[in-house]
Formats: sequence, C-alpha cells, structure tokens
Amino acid sequence: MKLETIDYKAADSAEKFVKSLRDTGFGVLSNHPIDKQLVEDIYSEWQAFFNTEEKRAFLFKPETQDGFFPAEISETAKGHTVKDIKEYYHVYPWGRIPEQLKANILKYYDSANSLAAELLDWVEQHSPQEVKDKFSMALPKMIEDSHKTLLRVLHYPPMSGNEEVGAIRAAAHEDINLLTVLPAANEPGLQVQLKDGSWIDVPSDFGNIIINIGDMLQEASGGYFPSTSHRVINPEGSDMTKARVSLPLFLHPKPEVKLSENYTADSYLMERLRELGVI
Ligand SMILES: O=C(O)CCC(=O)C(=O)O
Ligand SMILES: [Fe+2]
Repeated sequence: MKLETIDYKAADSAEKFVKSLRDTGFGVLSNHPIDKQLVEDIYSEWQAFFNTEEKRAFLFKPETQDGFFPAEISETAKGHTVKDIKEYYHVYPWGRIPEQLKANILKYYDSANSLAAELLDWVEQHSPQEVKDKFSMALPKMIEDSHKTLLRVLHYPPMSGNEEVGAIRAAAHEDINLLTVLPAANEPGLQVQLKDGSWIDVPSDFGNIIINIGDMLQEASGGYFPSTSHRVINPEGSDMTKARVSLPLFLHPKPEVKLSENYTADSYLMERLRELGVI
C-alpha cells in the first residue's frame, strides 16, 4: 500500500482526501495554494538561524511555550525513554519571533491556517451524519481566531555518529491536536504506520502538503477519524551529513471548545502535556 497524492484542484479532491484521512490518518495534496517559494525561503532562513547561537536568546518559556527548545530538553515521545534527535522553535503570532524571520513565518502561518480551515470544512462535509452530530460546532469554527494553533519549526541536525543508542529523529507518536498541516520537508524520513503495523514512507516530493489527523479529531469524531502513529527515521549513507527542516502547523481549537462528553480542548491538552511532563 502507498499513500496516493491527491490533486487539490481535481473535482473529487475533497472526497478522495477525506477517504485517505479515514483509511490512513494521512492525506497528501499537490497543486495547493501554499506558496512553494515562501516555504523554501523559510527552510533556508531558519536553517541559518539554527546554525547560530542567537537561538539561545529565545529560549522557550515554560508558562507560554513560545520560543526555542534546545536538543537537550526537547521531546521524548509518549511511551519512549530516549530523546528525539531534534531542536525546534515554537511560533505563535503573539509570541517572540526573531525580527528578521517574522515576515515570512507569519505569512506562512496565515496561509496554512486558511488552507486548514478549508480542509476542516472538507472533513465536515464528507463525514457521515452520525459523526457530524458529535461535533459541538462546525470544525472550521473550532479553530477560528484560536490563539493555540502552533507552528513548529523543526531542525534535525546532521547525524554526528554519537547519538544515543536507539534514538531517532522523531520516535513514533500521535499528534495531540485536531489536524496537522505540514509541507514536505527538505529531506525524506517521515513514515506512517498502517493498520497492519507496517511502516510506509509519506511521499516527500517538495511541493506536497501533508495533512494528518491528531488525537483531538479522533476524540471529537468518536474514533471515526484515526490519529495514526508516525515517525521520522534517521538518514543513512551520504544523507547522514544533511540536516532536515520541517514546518508542522498544529491546529488547536479555542480552549473552551467542547471536544466530546469528556473533554474541552483545554482539558484535553492539559492532560496530554502533563503526561509528557512539559507542564
Ligand atoms: O518532521 C516531520 O516531518 C514530522 C514532525 C512531527 O511529526 C511532529 O513534530 O509532530
Ligand atoms: Fe507528529
């Protein structure tokens, strides 16, 4: 099995996209409205930023979670004991952003957020009535004017050869949020787990946009939409000397949005962050 790339502009794109999400938790779109040159510029200017010590002046604040997360403290995925080999920067429009990087990253944040609202509408339109009935409000409305939606700029450094045994760039995990929108990274490595437990590559052709379901949409849809495990594997051979930059936008509803009988978006997020030990 492989993930099919869907042409965003095709007449049946919405239907095909939602079927792919339902079957695999992932959907891959080509021919979409995100500006590829903008993404390329962001990859190179943030790569340069991660290569300087300036990043340390933007060390994240535990209370607000914006800023730079160095490799020494960056995530250990739920259920794992070895840290991922990555560092990253959390961008929120209200948060601290290095001045020279502001214009492009905020432009990207807005355009990815608009596309995401449209894709959430596709999901809603192609959900069976009994699933639609579970949503406490229209899905695009859940993220409208949300201050919680997070753009993470990830930097996976070249492999040094001294990595901890068993460490990979991003260990298998599920995303916490509603939906994640991710332009194909500048290097391959992203994989998704199928229902039979096997791992397949997510097509990483530059210019594709990759969308995946997070746990909040799984919760809100009563499990109809699966939040599937994914990971980023280490490069081999000559690719070991290459860094990888990627740019997931994690869509988070407004805190007060009711997700299910058991959770609001806020109570769900707090439970997960406590489990991860980051609050
Ligand atoms: O770097 C990638 O391609 C994916 C990153 C990811 O899955 C995450 O940060 O949740
Ligand atoms: Fe993820």
